Amino acid sequence: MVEGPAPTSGDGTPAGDAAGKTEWRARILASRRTLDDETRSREAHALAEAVERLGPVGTLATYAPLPDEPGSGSPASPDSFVAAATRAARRVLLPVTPPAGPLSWSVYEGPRSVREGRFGIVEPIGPVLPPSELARADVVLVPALAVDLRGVRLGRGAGYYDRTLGHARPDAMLVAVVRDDDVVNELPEDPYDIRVGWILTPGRGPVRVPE
Ligand SMILES: Nc1nc2c(c(=O)[nH]1)N(C=O)[C@@H](CNc1ccc(C(=O)N[C@@H](CCC(=O)O)C(=O)O)cc1)CN2
Ligand SMILES: Nc1ncnc2c1ncn2[C@@H]1O[C@H](COP(=O)(O)OP(=O)(O)OP(=O)(O)O)[C@@H](O)[C@H]1O
Repeated sequence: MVEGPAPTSGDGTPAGDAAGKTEWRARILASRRTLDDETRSREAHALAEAVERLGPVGTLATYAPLPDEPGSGSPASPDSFVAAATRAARRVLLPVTPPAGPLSWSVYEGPRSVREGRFGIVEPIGPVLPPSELARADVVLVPALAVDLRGVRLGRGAGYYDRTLGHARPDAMLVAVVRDDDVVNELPEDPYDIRVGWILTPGRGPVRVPE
């Protein structure tokens, strides 16, 4: 488990940075940079298998992993994270990243029907669907730098998913996807943070967050 920064009193914490989210991000990103290719690819493989086992479901919203995110690998590869999602669900949604605000969505139709969108993230070239499309998802795979045992997740700090997850159905399975090392005891939590109910790691597969 990655050690967090020393706890603070919580007094005078700047808005959007409850008790040092910035330090947490730097720590996790530094630890991910030390990973060798073999570990990265073994973990991506384990995650893809776990994603496939989440099915069968109707609609699954996932993300196309960036190089420093768990599950990264060529999206064209049949054992990639996104390809695994297509084996778990009849319909796969990928986010389309706007300049700000909640994420839009688009249906993934295969590795030939994608382009690089904002931040170099792979997104489908088909019609862009509004943020409310997330209400059709049975399962939502959410990228995270870390997640704690209560389901509080730490993202990259742009607030996209905090503004997005409110569109999910209350009964949808919200799953933070992280490395086993990125599951920590307690992260700082802001009032607008939306907790996930599940944590998916390469080592443990999907684990329900304790109530
Ligand atoms: N794979 C993936 N897709 C995703 C997300 C994500 O975290 N991972 N998002 C989750 O919200 C949304 C996009 N948000 C993002 C926010 C910041 C950065 C990023 O790379 N930030 C850089 C600084 C970038 C810059 O300004 O150029 C950084 O963190 O170092 C990437 C995606 C939607 N799609
Ligand atoms: N529902 C919301 N409405 C308006 N602003 C929000 C909302 N949620 C988050 N924000 C803003 O987004 C910024 C980033 O939030 P936070 O640090 O929690 O991001 P994150 O969860 O790490 O990132 P992400 O959600 O993109 O993965 C905060 O400064 C906050 O002001």
